Formats: sequence, structure tokens, C-alpha cells
Amino acid sequence: MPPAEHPEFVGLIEALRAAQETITGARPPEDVARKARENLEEITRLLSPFTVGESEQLTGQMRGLPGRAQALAPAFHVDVEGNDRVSGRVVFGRFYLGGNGAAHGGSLPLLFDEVLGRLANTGGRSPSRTAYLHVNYRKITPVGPELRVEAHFDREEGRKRYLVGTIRDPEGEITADAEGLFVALRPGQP
Ligand SMILES: CCCCCCCCCCCCCCCC(=O)SCCNC(=O)CCNC(=O)[C@H](O)C(C)(C)COP(=O)(O)OP(=O)(O)OC[C@H]1O[C@@H](n2cnc3c(N)ncnc32)[C@H](O)[C@@H]1OP(=O)(O)O
Repeated sequence: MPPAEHPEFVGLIEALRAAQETITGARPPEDVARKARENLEEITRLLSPFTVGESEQLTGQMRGLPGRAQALAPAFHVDVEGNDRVSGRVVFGRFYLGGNGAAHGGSLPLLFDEVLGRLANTGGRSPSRTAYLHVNYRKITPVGPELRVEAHFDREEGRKRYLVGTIRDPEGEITADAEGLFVALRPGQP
């Protein structure tokens, strides 16, 4: 459900994701590529006067939306979220293609950081940052189909929060898993 606020901006981010997908998968004639570039340049001109500081920007802040309205990481759709575990779905689209139908190796840590990091900072916990993220690539993570993502707290030791997560293909097999350490920030720590 889109939030009541900024519905047009939410639609803009969805359109941006769609554009990323389409541009990545396209092989247009030169005149079409030029027209598309001019349209993108027009969007930049339109939005540039509305650039704001980090605390005011919308992307990354809209926690109720897949990907927090940020187009960097693959959009994670939350199904069940508790204080200690979360599960949901993701599709690695063409934008995230590495090669031969497999998602780019760098796109998996993007997703895991988002999912584990989000969970590490829920349940009234103070903000934490990723100290490390260990990703195991078990088999290719396919581009295209909807994949299941699960993550949970493994343990907490003082400021250290250890979380683990998995991505499963439509057959239920684990394509990748990850362990992350998130360290709670001290007051005033950036
Ligand atoms: C602020 C966020 C707001 C979020 C709002 C809500 C948004 C909701 C959605 C968010 C979803 C996206 C979430 C993305 C989260 C990021 O991606 S954050 C960006 C990527 N990460 C960074 O930039 C972190 C850079 N590193 C640092 O800032 C600092 O190194 C750290 C991680 C804060 C730790 O530094 P420190 O606070 O000085 O801690 P330090 O005393 O060195 O270590 C504390 C303990 O951790 C251990 N430790 C530290 N690093 C390591 C390591 N690499 N390996 C093993 N052990 C380690 C130490 O050994 C020590 O252990 P003990 O001696 O206590 O047993």
C-alpha cells in the first residue's frame, strides 16, 4: 500500500525502476536512444531545482515501501515482519543481471544489507551499522522469478547484533545466504 503522503513521488520511483529495467534490456536504434536520453535530461532539469538535504529527501526514508523508495537495491517486499525475523519477496530484474541469467554478485549484498540492516534496527533498537557482511553464493540467483527472502537475529552480544538471511529460488533451494554483524552506534557516532 502506498503511503498517504507523496503518492506521486512513490509513482515516480516506480517509474524510475521500470526505466532502469527497460533501458538495461533494450537495444534501440540510435534515434530512439537519443530521444530517450533527451527525455531523461528533461527529467533532470525538472527536478534539479527541488534538490534538498539528506534529512529532507524522500528516498530511503519511506520505510513502508519496498526498497524504502530507493532505486539502488532490489525492491524487498515485506510479507511478515517481527522484532527478530522478517520474510518477504524480491525479484532481481534485468537491471541486476550479471550474466547468463544470474543476478550480479554485487546485487546480493545490496539486498542482504537492506534486509538484515532493516531488521537490525527494528523493535525499538538503537541505530546500528554494518560492520561486516559475509555472503555465500550457493548457486546462481536467477534474474526474473520471484524469490523468497528470510532473515532473523542469530544473537546479540552487547552492541553487537549478528543476523543471518537466505534467498531461495522458486524450487525452495537456497541460492545465497549471508551473515552480518551490525554494531549499535554510540551517542553522536555518525
Ligand atoms: C545508522 C543507520 C540508521 C538506520 C535507520 C533505519 C533505516 C531502516 C533501514 C535500514 C536498512 C539499511 C541498513 C544499512 C546499514 C548500513 O549499510 S550502514 C553503512 C555501511 N557500514 C558502515 O559504513 C560502517 C562503517 N564502520 C563503522 O562505522 C564502525 O567501524 C562500526 C561498525 C560502527 C564499529 O565501530 P565502533 O562503534 O567504534 O565499534 P568498536 O568499538 O570498534 O567495535 C565494537 C565491537 O564490534 C566488533 N567489531 C567491529 N567491527 C568488526 C568487524 N568488521 N568484524 C568483527 N568484529 C567487529 C569489535 O571487535 C567490538 O567487539 P567487542 O570488543 O565489543 O567484543
